[in-house]
Amino acid sequence: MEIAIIAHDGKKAEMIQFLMDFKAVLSAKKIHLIATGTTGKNAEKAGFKVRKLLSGPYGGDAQIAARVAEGKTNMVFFFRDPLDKHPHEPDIAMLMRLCDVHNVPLATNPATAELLMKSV
Ligand SMILES: O=C(CO)COP(=O)(O)O
Repeated sequence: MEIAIIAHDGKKAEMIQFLMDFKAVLSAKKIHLIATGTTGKNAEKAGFKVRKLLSGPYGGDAQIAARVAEGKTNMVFFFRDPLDKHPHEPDIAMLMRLCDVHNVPLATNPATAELLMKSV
């Protein structure tokens, strides 16, 4: 199963904490992580194996959106920062839209991500 992880700068620490909390589940269930560039770098530093795509503002969200549309990514954890502005807002909206188009589970905060992980 492929899960995409993406976190805006103000939410990266929460993403790493979330991954730590579910480390055992991630390895037991053979989950392949993919990530936008900087989120992926942070996850690697914390000891997780992750395939890094481009950084979000440079097309990383769009790359993940394409994988969702192609049926390659099965779940998306996208910890968005609702208190910040993002130059690539159209890409963010596209990713969320394609999750809905293809009925792919999308968690935009740790509380929802936790519920999804418990169902994996
Ligand atoms: O901008 C992002 C999501 O919209 C995240 O990108 P990075 O992981 O490269 O910071």
